[in-house]
Amino acid sequence: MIEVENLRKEYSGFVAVENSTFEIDAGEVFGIVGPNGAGKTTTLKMLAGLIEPTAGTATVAGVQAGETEMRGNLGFLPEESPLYEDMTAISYLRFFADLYDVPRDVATERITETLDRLDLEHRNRAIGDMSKGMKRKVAIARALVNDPDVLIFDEPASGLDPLTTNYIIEFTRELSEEGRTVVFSAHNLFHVESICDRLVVMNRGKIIARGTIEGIRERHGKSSYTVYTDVEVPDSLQKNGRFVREVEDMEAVEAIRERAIAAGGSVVDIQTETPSLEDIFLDIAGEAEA
Ligand SMILES: Nc1ncnc2c1ncn2[C@@H]1O[C@H](COP(=O)(O)OP(=O)(O)OP(=O)(O)O)[C@@H](O)[C@H]1O
Repeated sequence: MIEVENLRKEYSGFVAVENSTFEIDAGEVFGIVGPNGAGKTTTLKMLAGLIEPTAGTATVAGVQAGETEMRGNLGFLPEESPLYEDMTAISYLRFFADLYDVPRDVATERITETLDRLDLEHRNRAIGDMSKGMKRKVAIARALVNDPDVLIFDEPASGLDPLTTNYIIEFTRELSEEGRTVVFSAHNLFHVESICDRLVVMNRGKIIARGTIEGIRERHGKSSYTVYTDVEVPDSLQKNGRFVREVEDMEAVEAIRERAIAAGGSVVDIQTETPSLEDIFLDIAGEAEA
């Protein structure tokens, strides 16, 4: 559905995105993850056709990013959405529906349904008087006024309270279950883990890891095992009357078990430690820096 090839963006000679290549399937939830300044927003804006790449291509459903034909089928949620503070949510969304030539009756139904699903209260209140979470919901509804197949969400839940965050993440999941393709950026890996099918990790403009969460875990986040024995085995440390050794795989655990038995003892406990996605992410970024 989305194809990105060798995408590059320079701002006055500063390379913000470099050599970026990935594909996103229809109906997929695809994450772009990375620390501040990694190039996430720049990538998303190129996908949405809002800025031109310096080199490379991005196509959405076979149409070059930025073409009018593609924009009609795309909803973009900017990281910070400037909303018209004096307008009510309803009038603001109607205004955007008009820009997309959505017939009035269709727009009214669509806007009401979306705001119901987002559980937005006080929809006739001026946007300027709304909370941050409510404003974010209005901005999300705006990205949906043209009923697009492709959604590009830049940090959809950034800076929101946990309840609103969960709400928005759940809603994003539902959008994909309806068959829409969702690309979103985040620096909070918890969100990514809970809804992304696949992701790329970016740092300083480059993709430094890619794949499914499980794949990334497998490649970069190996579990470690702490094995406790009641007899000394090679390289073990004595601790509280037991012997402790940390190893990286199950074969090594088995080797310790055999050594313990040969020494007339046994393995008395094994603790498995699985790194969090946050740990893995820090590791990958550290490796890339090195
Ligand atoms: N219009 C611009 N002119 C010059 N440099 C820019 C411009 N926009 C972004 N940059 C720079 O490009 C790099 C990537 O920025 P970008 O906003 O894409 O990162 P990001 O991963 O979205 O970061 P954040 O999480 O902070 O939003 C940063 O170093 C940023 O300062």
